[in-house]
Amino acid sequence: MQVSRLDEADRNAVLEQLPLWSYDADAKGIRRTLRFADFAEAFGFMARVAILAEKADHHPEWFNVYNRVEILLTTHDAGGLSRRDVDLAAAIDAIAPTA
Ligand SMILES: C[C@H](O)[C@H](O)[C@H]1CNC2=NC(N)=NC(=O)C2=N1
Repeated sequence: MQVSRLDEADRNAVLEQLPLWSYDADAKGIRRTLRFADFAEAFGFMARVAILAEKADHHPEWFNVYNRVEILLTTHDAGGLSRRDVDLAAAIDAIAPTA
């Protein structure tokens, strides 16, 4: 699916709706770090995100150590942040435990 990169104005507008995510200019994407009670909780969350990602055909770059999950969302096909990242971020927020 063709998807375009958000320009700076759209990106700033979108980030206001995603206060738990921050823009990483070097990675050209948005990041969020989550902490859980333990590894089982963290990995269970990752499994739920994996199902969302497969359905959306849009996949996170992520890193897990024990109870910590670091997520980077960027759109490789667009060379930066796109609406697909924003949609996946919102879907992740919706299933994440409240901070
Ligand atoms: C062919 C397939 O649809 C594409 O490669 C999808 C898969 N998942 C993807 N995930 C991410 N994060 N960016 C993409 O550009 C992307 N493209």
